[in-house]
Amino acid sequence: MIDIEDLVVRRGTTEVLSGFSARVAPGESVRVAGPNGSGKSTLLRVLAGLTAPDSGRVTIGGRPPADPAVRSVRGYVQEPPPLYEHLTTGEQMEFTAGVWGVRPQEIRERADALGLAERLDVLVGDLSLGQRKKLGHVCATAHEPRLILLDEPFNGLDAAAEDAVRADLARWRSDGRTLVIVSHSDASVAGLVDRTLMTRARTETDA
Ligand SMILES: Nc1ncnc2c1ncn2[C@@H]1O[C@H](COP(=O)(O)OP(=O)(O)OP(=O)(O)O)[C@@H](O)[C@H]1O
Repeated sequence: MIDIEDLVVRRGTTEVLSGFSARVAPGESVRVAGPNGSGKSTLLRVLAGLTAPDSGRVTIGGRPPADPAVRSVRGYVQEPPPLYEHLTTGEQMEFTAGVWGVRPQEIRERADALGLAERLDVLVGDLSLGQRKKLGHVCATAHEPRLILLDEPFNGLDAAAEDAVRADLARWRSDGRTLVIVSHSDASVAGLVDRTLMTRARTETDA
């Protein structure tokens, strides 16, 4: 599903990823771990088609990540979640449902499971950080894509919401979806991943 060969990404004068290579098979679930600043989120942005590699080869199902054909098969649970501040929570769900061609009710049901039922009329800009995280999670995965990229999916969630997100991940995994999960916490993803890909801290000798 995912092929990464000798990926190099520079940010300013820093080489954040220096020759990162990995393969993820269809239906595999992998954790991405590594020190702060070692390029985990950057790697997800490359897979999401939002950051272009400086060199190397990255494909998803044989296509470049930015290929429009990849969009419908990929979901990206971003940190922080990209949401429309000036919409209400319910309107944000309806907007997302329209984009992906799913019924708003399907998004609302998943949001209810995360404890957002009481927040439908509240502006997204007035949600707490944890509530925004929950809304971002359901909106980014509304189309139940074959490949789901998640950046710290449990950060800032209460225990009940963490359980609900874990249940989503377990369901997607048993459905044979491919998961790439950036997570600092080994315990949070226990039983949900097949293996861990490590990003590497840069040292002075890399400079
Ligand atoms: N747009 C940008 N401009 C300049 N530097 C950037 C940019 N985005 C990321 N970086 C730098 O790239 C490096 C890697 O960042 P990234 O967020 O990918 O790391 P990470 O492994 O996800 O970190 P963390 O564990 O802290 O979330 C950091 O040093 C960061 O400051």
